[in-house]
Amino acid sequence: MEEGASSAAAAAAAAAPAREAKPVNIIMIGMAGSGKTTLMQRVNAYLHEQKQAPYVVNLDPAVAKLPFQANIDIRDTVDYKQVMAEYKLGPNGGILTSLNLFATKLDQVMGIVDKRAHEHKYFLYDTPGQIEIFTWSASGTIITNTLAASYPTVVVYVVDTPRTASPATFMSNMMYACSILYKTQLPFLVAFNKTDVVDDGFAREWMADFEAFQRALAGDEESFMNSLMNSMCLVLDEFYTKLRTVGVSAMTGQGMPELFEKIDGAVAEYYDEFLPALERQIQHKRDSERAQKDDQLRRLMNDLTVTDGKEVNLG
Ligand SMILES: Nc1nc2c(ncn2[C@@H]2O[C@H](COP(=O)(O)OP(=O)(O)OP(=O)(O)O)[C@@H](O)[C@H]2O)c(=O)[nH]1
Repeated sequence: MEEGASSAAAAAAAAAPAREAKPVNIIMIGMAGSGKTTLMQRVNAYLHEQKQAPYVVNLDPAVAKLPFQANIDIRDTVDYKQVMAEYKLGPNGGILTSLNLFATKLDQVMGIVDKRAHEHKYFLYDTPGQIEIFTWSASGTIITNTLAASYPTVVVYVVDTPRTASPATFMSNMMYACSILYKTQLPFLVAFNKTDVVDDGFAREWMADFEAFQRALAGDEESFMNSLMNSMCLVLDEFYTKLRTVGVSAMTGQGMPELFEKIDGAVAEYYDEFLPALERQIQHKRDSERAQKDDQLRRLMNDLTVTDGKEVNLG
């Protein structure tokens, strides 16, 4: 029995494509102005230099001008301004509806991704600056879940380092990062961007030592916000211990090799933790559906009283 199971597992492992053969999806998420698009451009250029041209997907319907050539561009499928006019929506409603319309064509996108999967090691996805539209919408969830079900997928959360140098904005940004991590459950990496302007050393220190963060807070005047943050930093301490971070500059290209080292670590987490958990979830769903069907069948059989093998009493 055991031998049979292990040979079946070995056969399954042999049939599954090797980890290295599968491309990696990198989804850039971040607050407006954090530098997602510039970082996409930098990563794109870096990968070209490494002779690993990525496949680039733009999921921001409202971006006016892209500094790189996108292989798939949401703007080719939906006209954001027309959507706003047609459905009488404001800018955010327009982006959300455009994303919803795009999600209805996701099977076609996945068809293209599958076709290109053997040609590119990395697939890069730029998302709208209105972060909540992507992270908390049904269409954003459908897109990330669909990508993650097929290929290793990593979320890169881009932070505007100079704008998070005050304890209050740092804490807000980290709480947002934490909520996205727990929402998507995907391997996650925080990229402290714009390190050409402000080094991310302060952030690393605050994450490693909450007393250092509390000392920084103590410099600010006493307020309800400060005491709230004092308690919150203890909560986030657990989140920081598991968090991958890297300092980068999309402007100068500083930190690109380190970014990809961390992405490799996140991909390993995808295979070692995310995928087995996903498979367990799928198995659990199948088991409970089967149990439900068996239960319904048992009830039906109980209701059908068969007498002497011929007559069926439905009463
Ligand atoms: N100094 C510096 N500026 C940067 C860096 N990355 C981006 N910027 C600047 O930050 C601004 C915003 O960059 P974008 O790439 O448009 O940011 P975004 O997150 O895509 O913005 P949205 O599309 O509005 O969400 C631009 O003026 C960029 O030139 C960086 O590493 N260093």
